[in-house]
Amino acid sequence: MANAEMFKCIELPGRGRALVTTRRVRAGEIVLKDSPSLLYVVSTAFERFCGNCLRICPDSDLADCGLVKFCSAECCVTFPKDLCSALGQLKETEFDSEEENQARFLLAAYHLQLVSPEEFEKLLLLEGEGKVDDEGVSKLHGFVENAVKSWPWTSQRKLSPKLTTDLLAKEARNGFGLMAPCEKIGERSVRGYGLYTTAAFINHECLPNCCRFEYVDKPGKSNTDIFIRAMHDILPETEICISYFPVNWPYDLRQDKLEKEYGFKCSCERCDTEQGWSDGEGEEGEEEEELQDQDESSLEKVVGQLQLKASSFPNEEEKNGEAEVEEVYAEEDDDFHHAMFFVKYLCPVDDCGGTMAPIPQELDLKQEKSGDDDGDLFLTMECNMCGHIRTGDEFRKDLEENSILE
Ligand SMILES: C[S@@+](CC[C@H](N)C(=O)[O-])C[C@H]1O[C@@H](n2cnc3c(N)ncnc32)[C@H](O)[C@@H]1O
Repeated sequence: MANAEMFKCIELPGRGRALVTTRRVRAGEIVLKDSPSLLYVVSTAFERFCGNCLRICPDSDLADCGLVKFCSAECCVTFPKDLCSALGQLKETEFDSEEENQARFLLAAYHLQLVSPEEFEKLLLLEGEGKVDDEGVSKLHGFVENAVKSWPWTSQRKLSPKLTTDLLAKEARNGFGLMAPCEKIGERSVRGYGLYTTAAFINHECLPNCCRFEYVDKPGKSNTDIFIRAMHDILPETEICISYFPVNWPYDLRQDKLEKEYGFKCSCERCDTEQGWSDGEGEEGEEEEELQDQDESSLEKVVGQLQLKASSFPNEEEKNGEAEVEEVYAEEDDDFHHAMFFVKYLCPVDDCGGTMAPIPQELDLKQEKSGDDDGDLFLTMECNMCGHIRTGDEFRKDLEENSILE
């Protein structure tokens, strides 16, 4: 864990454990750098990405088990042989891709118990508890039990249906999907999942103050570390939050995901505001795709409202910095505040849906030298999905062209 002094982990009513700042955090600061306790490549991607580090590996052969590929001799040597042979037994099953992913995760988790009991104990502290009578889980547990028979088990190691269900529940609530930033939006897909035992304490917000970056294809070690970066200045004693999905998802889709997968009903300020917009759509059982269709209309509504209000937005004196801008829209209603969030932090690249955060402080120093003194409104921003960089000057021009700044 990096920057541990920047936050503490506390229990918050109705939210469980949470990370809270212990000092003022500057826009773009890396609040947390976390390394995975375990990683696994997904069933749909194992032929393209390294089973050990998730980097692209176009030309190498599949390992003996036929279910993992490696990008380098080093990754091949590092990957545990007993895990590889257990994975090979997946070929004898008729699992669908989701079941196969769960099996890949379970094998990685039980293997962690063998090689690093302390890290495994940290996984057990994460939120999530499974139901033992789930039929799908007994099928998976049966497979795992058989696949790991030859591993060097001792009496201290646990392997049980209850542990299997708990592990699956913890993975569902806490796993982070890893995909490298990709310029071709359509080509971006999850390569694998990782469990990060500190980042797992970060709660969700629909208008978050931080977002997550990863650079899986970067050279060197630690390429699967994740970085939680502050999108704007954060005051001390403030909860650090990320969005568990793209911030432009509409109300119904967000509610559905949070309730079904994370077990809570979100009643944040943004949800309160947007609740009235859904016009009764999003009944239970509605397909995710239909819910996604509302995305455009909700966002258009927000940006439309922003343009309507632009006439009352900063005058000449007010456009000189973030503090003044915040003051102006504090007087406006919630819709306007939310609209401004999207203008500032939603990636402007078509169909990207990524979140923008200022590039970390050391890079921003360059900007200071270039004389940009408009607070964090005009910092250089990086998108966490496509990697798009938006300079302060580009943003200023956009605002002016859209009559948001005169
Ligand atoms: C990744 S964990 C976050 C840490 C968790 N609070 C804990 O105690 O371990 C995700 C879980 O945190 C809780 N959670 C996250 N965001 C929340 C929110 N905005 N309101 C209430 N509960 C939330 C939910 O129970 C969710 O399943």
